[in-house]
Amino acid sequence: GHSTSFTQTGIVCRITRPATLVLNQETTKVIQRAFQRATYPDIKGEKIMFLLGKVSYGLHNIQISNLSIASSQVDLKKDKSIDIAIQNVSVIFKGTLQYGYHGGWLLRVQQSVDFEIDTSINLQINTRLTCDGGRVQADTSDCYLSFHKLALHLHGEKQPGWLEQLFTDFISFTMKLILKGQVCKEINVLANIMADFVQKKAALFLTDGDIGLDISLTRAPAIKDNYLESHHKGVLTYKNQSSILPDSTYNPSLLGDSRMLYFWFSDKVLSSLAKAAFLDKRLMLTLTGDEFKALLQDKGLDTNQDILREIFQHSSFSDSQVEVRSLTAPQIICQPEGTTVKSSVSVEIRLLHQDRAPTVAFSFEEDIVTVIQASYEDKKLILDLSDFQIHHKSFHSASTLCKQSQESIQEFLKTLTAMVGIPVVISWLEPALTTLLNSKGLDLFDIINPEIITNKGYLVLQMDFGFPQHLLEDFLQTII
Ligand SMILES: CCCCCCCC/C=C\CCCCCCCC(=O)O[C@H]1CC[C@@]2(C)C(=CC[C@H]3[C@@H]4CC[C@H]([C@H](C)CCCC(C)C)[C@@]4(C)CC[C@@H]32)C1
Ligand SMILES: CCc1cc(Oc2ccnc(N(Cc3cccc(OC(F)(F)C(F)F)c3)C[C@@H](O)C(F)(F)F)n2)ccc1Cl
Repeated sequence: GHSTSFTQTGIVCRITRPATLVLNQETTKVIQRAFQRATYPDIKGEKIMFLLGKVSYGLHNIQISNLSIASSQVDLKKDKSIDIAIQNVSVIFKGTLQYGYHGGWLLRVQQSVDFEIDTSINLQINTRLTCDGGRVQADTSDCYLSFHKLALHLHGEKQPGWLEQLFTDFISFTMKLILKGQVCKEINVLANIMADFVQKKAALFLTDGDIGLDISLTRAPAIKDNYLESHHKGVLTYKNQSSILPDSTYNPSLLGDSRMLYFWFSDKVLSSLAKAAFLDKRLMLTLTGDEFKALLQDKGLDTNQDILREIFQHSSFSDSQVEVRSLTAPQIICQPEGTTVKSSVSVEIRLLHQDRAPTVAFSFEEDIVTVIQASYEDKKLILDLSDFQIHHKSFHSASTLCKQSQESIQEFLKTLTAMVGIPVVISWLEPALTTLLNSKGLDLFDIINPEIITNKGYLVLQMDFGFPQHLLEDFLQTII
């Protein structure tokens, strides 16, 4: 049936509560960075003090000299925000305090002394995730600091009592305002750099050459009690042309919340990727005659049998080539049994000659349906064939195969396809896809017990993960 959303969703990413516990360990590093990046402007002022007359003071060159964070929690608030609570951020600020007062008879005192301000702060950041132009935006304006310590220490001799009073009454108030303003601003900046960084990395992940997936959001990320999830178009872009959006069949009950991370892919997205691979001439494979011969021997087929000798026109294998290619874009349909791939394939046997261009000795076409079960282990994609059907379509021979009947040739070709053709395509595709995914850095992630589950019309990747240190290092580099 028609989905309720305005724009169709091709891909959904769900991040569950268990994942936020892993990420929590890293939020403290981001908060620490926010404190370090914040700038602390001078605090200047003057007050009329009892008996002292007009007093002027200024805190200059305020810098962080020490920063530690005790603990933090991340909590998901349904239909609202990701609440991050951080306890006991203890920060020591250093700087120079200049103060002076104009005594009664032109007595001017001007002092300059180094100070330390020792603080202990709790932070509460309630991050709302919004969608702005198809990208995740983090709104952390709901940002509170509470101080349970703010003490001034002056270097050198005992400080004058009135200064202590001035600090307690006034300067500390200004200090709190500045800290809240500056630190919360930096947190918002960092949050949005992070969201942007993930969006960019994700787009790179799902692009290869002219083939890409448009992963813009179709709505704001949804935050529920046990998970947050983002909905993406999943539209194919090929040579910068976007294709149309397939009808979406997603609903939240299709995914669980026991694993840390879920990716839901409509099989229309997978079909469009197959179509792009076909248009990009990637779905072809050429074997040398010797490789082909070795494969036949591997499967225990007699390489001297008449039919082969006639097909190869009695020339030796090493002077030949076998080319396998897809005639149309393969159609991908996900079922509970596995991923069904429907394709029409042509196999061409070419003879190479010293003095002239290769000639096609033999060719045949077949409609092949395969059912594949995919898994990902030891950072490798594994494709297992669980069922197949071969419909012979036609064959063409350059020379007449006098001793063979049509049926015996058809039977031979079916056996050849089943025992050699399909396995060689799969054993070519596995490392090719693994290399592609690892070239995007998938192998850098610490993915734990990933599962690839297919069901009616969609494919789900579900997994746990160890925090991707490399991702955080990468990110923290971008925010020197
Ligand atoms: C079978 C063929 C299928 C087709 C091809 C498939 C290709 C893909 C295959 C597998 C995909 C695996 C990808 C790698 C998984 C790695 C695990 C992994 O590490 O995933 C985590 C990456 C970081 C993140 C995105 C995440 C969780 C939460 C996110 C955070 C929520 C709020 C954060 C905001 C910026 C607000 C910050 C607040 C501030 C700190 C005060 C936000 C969005 C930052 C990013 C994280 C999951
Ligand atoms: C590469 C994973 C992926 C990202 C997609 O697009 C986006 C775009 C923006 N944010 C997200 N989030 C999900 C997510 C989870 C895990 C990793 C990840 O990206 C990455 F970190 F691995 C990067 F390096 F590629 C992205 C985050 C989004 O769900 C949220 F949380 F912001 F709402 N996904 C779409 C499909 C796939 Cl397979």
